[in-house]
Amino acid sequence: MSIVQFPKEMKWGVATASYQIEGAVNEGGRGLSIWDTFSKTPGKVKNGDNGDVACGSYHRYKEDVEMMDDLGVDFYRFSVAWPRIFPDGTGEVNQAGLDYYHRLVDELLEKGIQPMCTLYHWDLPQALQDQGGWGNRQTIDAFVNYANTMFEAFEGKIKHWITFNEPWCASFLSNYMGVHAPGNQDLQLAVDVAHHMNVAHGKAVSDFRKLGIEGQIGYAPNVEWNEPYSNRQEDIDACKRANAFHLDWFFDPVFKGEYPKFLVDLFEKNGAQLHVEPGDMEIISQPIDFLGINYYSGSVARYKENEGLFEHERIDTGFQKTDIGWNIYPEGFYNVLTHIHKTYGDVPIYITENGSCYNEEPENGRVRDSKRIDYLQQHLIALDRAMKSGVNIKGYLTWSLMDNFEWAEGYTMRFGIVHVNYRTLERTKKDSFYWYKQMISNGFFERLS
Ligand SMILES: CCOCCOc1ccc(-c2cn(C[C@@H]3NC[C@@H](O)[C@H]3O)nn2)cc1
Repeated sequence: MSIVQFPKEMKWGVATASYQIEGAVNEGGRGLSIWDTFSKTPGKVKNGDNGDVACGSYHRYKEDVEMMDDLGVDFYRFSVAWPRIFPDGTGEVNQAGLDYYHRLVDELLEKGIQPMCTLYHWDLPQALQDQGGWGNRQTIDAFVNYANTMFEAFEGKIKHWITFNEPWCASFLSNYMGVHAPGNQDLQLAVDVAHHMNVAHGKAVSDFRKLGIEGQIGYAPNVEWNEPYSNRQEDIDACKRANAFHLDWFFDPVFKGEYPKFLVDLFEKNGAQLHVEPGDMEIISQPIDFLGINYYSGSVARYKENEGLFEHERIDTGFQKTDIGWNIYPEGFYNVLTHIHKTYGDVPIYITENGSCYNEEPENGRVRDSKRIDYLQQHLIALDRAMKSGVNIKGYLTWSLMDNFEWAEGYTMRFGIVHVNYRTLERTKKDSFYWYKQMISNGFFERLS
């Protein structure tokens, strides 16, 4: 039996997001978001689920913080609902919205838990969407105004800020593939949205520096990792295109000040122009203090002529899968982390999301989610390997503290280490909660395999 031991400086945490857990969508002066609209559009979300109630965390935040205190985490990563702060996206600040997040943050700090605040986790005010949303370059300034309001309101309380969560999901999955809100299917729009989010990120970082806000700021792209099906050049090239779509398109502008030319050309070939204005790339590429990485899965990519934008297909090579159907691929976690380290340098990294979907229900008050424990073990082993290879990992936050609204999957897919009964909102700590608590306390775990 061998153990996996982490450095004593390693930080541990859990992550959630506003629309997925808060509920109380018509309380505290909150305005509508694009996810209120999308989730109530027939056919967009499984079972017609929406975030009206979710986990009830707007009212139950003290109970949630109690659970985190029991867990012994260093960080709680949550997101702020922009429509709670500016119901129409801009204009007069909604003090009740700020007050809610002060209550939450004060509760965390009282327990010695550091807040890690995501400013944009997809719930754009609907009023801004009505003016073109992220396809409208003016939304950049609205975001920066919102970000500066939060920086100043929480100065000294929040010292870890994330500008955008998973910009690939918020741009391409939402505006080219149409799977997430607002549900467009327009490549040009998606390319514009991604660029505007990148510029908004850069401007918020710039103002964070100018305001002299105490703390660190970064962003949290989602990364998947694909390996080529064979060493044929066509498969290697197909795999490169698939990886670049998630990685290079969002990492190169921030770390290199340019977009990957082969993807710019590919988008142009498919009718989408990159609209960069003078100064954009300089603003995007200013240094960040840390990089958040969200990793879940990966696959094997094979060239397939005329198959989609990148002419590739994912091959099922016998991976075990979680209940949402994603491959369990811990080697991909090691591969993507070492790739990022080799390609973009020694930037401090927090794993801001990693977790698995398993849908076990309580039996006699206990949730036996041994497969989630196994997923955690396998990915922490891969993380340990990456750290021993020199990747500068500062912390690991699992997705998620509790089961919650999983976007287009609604409440059918459970990622939490705490089970939520969506009828009663009762929380039940799963076996994985107790495993994670013990691992955090010990700073190591015994490998089961
Ligand atoms: C056209 C094919 O489309 C198939 C669906 O394509 C995707 C891709 C990626 C995801 C996805 C979901 N998550 C988990 C979230 N991360 C942030 C947090 O809010 C979690 O809920 N990460 N990526 C979903 C769907």
